[in-house]
Amino acid sequence: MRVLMVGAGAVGGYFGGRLVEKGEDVTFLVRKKRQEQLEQNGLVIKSVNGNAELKVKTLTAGQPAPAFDLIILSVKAYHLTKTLNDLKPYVGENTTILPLLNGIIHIQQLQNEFGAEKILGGLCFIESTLNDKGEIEQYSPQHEIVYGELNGDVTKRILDIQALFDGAGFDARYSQKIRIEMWQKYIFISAMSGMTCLMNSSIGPILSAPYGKEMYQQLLEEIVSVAHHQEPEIPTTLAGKILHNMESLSPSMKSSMLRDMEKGKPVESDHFHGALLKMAPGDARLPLIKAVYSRLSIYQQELEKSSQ
Ligand SMILES: NC(=O)C1=CN([C@@H]2O[C@H](COP(=O)(O)OP(=O)(O)OC[C@H]3O[C@@H](n4cnc5c(N)ncnc54)[C@H](OP(=O)(O)O)[C@@H]3O)[C@@H](O)[C@H]2O)C=CC1
Ligand SMILES: CC(C)(CO)C(=O)C(=O)O
Repeated sequence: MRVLMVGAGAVGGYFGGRLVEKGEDVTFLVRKKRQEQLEQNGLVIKSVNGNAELKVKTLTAGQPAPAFDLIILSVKAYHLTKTLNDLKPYVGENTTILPLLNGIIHIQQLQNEFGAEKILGGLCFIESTLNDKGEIEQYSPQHEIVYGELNGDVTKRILDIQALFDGAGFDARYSQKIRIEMWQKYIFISAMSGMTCLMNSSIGPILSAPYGKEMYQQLLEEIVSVAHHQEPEIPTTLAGKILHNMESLSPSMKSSMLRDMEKGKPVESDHFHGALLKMAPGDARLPLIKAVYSRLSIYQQELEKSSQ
């Protein structure tokens, strides 16, 4: 199967790199600077699951190549619209597109752009980032991709992707409830990125701070109420379960959004918290989602001013 990994960052570089290690036919669609870095240094993974230095195939937008069988999307949401234009030449009649972005609203955007039949649901769990040398650093051992047809069918292409991921050195599974699992991940990450960015801290100190756990629970409850409004299968009791799971994670765990803030990079606040506020029922108050969104909007404005 010919695979195009779009983006060679923390997520795409990691999972794409593991597929290359397995010997799969993977090309990375990257921008010029990243292409030069990959040509000079290779794709470097520094990971609790094992390091790697790999020679990889790259393409930049506009370079000719036949359509790919599978395109895996791993760009940040704020780059998605531009990326979709770059992608068009590589999408053929039989191409399948698997997005690994956090959030939910990109699914509709992808379906509108390429046709609903081409789009799978997908998500990933990994705590990774790109360092200033362009190396991928992975901090905690979890590395999992979950994917599936949005209608729940187990089709031939799902089984082909299962074979592709099998033995690649990370966990992968298909889900017949991928839309619900995407919502669950969206709830988890909106709360975690919201709290870690608002408090400028990893999760341990937040959960043990005065009122920290209480605020975390309240934010989760607001997010779950919006999710339930959109997707009634999301149980209203989910907030407590997610908070309970948070307590079993490493206290040093940070969201990728906080790591991006620490590096002075843009954040996906419109895609996460802004989207939740737009999807909420008109009479919902949601003070904590609004606090998070305001904090992140101020950060974004400061970033834009400092780059002028
Ligand atoms: N990092 C993590 O721990 C996790 C992240 N996620 C989600 O995964 C998604 C990707 O995040 P992450 O990998 O961290 O992001 P990164 O910023 O590390 O990587 C994204 C990459 O996309 C590249 N890119 C942007 N536009 C284009 C384009 N037009 N063509 C080719 N490449 C492009 C960027 O390249 P350039 O170098 O040129 O800017 C960048 O290297 C996000 O939605 C995030 O929320 C999900 C789970 C965990
Ligand atoms: C919390 C984590 C690391 C889990 O995959 C994540 O999705 C993110 O920080 O973007």
